[in-house]
Amino acid sequence: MAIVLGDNRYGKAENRLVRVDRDGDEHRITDLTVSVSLSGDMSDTHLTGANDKVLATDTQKNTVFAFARDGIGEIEDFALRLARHFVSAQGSIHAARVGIVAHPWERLQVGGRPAHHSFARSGAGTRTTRVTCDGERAWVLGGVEDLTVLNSTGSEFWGFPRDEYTTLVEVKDRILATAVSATWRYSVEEADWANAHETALATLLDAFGGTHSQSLQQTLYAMGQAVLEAVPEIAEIRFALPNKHHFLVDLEPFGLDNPGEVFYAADRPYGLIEGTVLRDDAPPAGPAWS
Ligand SMILES: O=c1[nH]c(=O)c2[nH]c(=O)[nH]c2[nH]1
Repeated sequence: MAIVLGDNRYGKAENRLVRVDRDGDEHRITDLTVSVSLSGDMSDTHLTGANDKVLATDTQKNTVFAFARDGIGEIEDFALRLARHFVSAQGSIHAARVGIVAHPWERLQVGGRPAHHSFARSGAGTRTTRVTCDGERAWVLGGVEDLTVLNSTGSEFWGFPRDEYTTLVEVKDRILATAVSATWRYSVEEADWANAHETALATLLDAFGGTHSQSLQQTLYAMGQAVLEAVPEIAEIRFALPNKHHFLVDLEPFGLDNPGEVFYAADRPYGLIEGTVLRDDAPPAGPAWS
């Protein structure tokens, strides 16, 4: 029996980068968490302690900030620039993965007018990307995280099997709430990323609000189908949807009825609905997808 080194990668995770763009008095904030992960010919550092093939994670961090000096632009483009740089920085690096989470800031209203340089963190989900580059080609993922949405009606859940452990009551009207995590893969290396993201997000929200739902699974499929129909560059979309249960509170002990108005918002446990929707002619997924 021999013991060998398996898959490995390394990098600087969660570099917190903020850039201020100034147009006179008018400022714009880009607030990112950037994670770099490199892989390649890294046997020596694990097996012999020789570090001559290791681009230090500290250097990777510095590179992220240095690249931001010239402007960031769309996060997909920034990730592509960084990934292409890292994969050509050292012969020992064969693949570079750059993941970015964009934290949204909303311009404040001050004195009834949009402020020039005051912002509030906005709670409407975060845009994400992950780019992998092998030196020849790049694979681009987009997505959204923590996009909390709720329908206060238009949701049913019934017709499920009952066994000796089933207590859940069938309902024809319930609250449906979730925090959408969606990751999609583009089939292109170049696109109008801002427009693709905006369209995907708007379409997804439209499908969430517009689907009369028999289950969160059905809503998942409706959202995925709508995004694929709206954005031709997206080949496949993957969702993780926690079912944020809202239970009707029993007010009878207090001599009160509850005609579907007072709910307990439970935070755990929660149903976790996961699924992928794709084109049947989708090109093969790249290395960052699995
Ligand atoms: O939309 C739902 N899907 C389920 O699979 C499920 N299971 C459950 O208890 N409630 C729900 N709701």
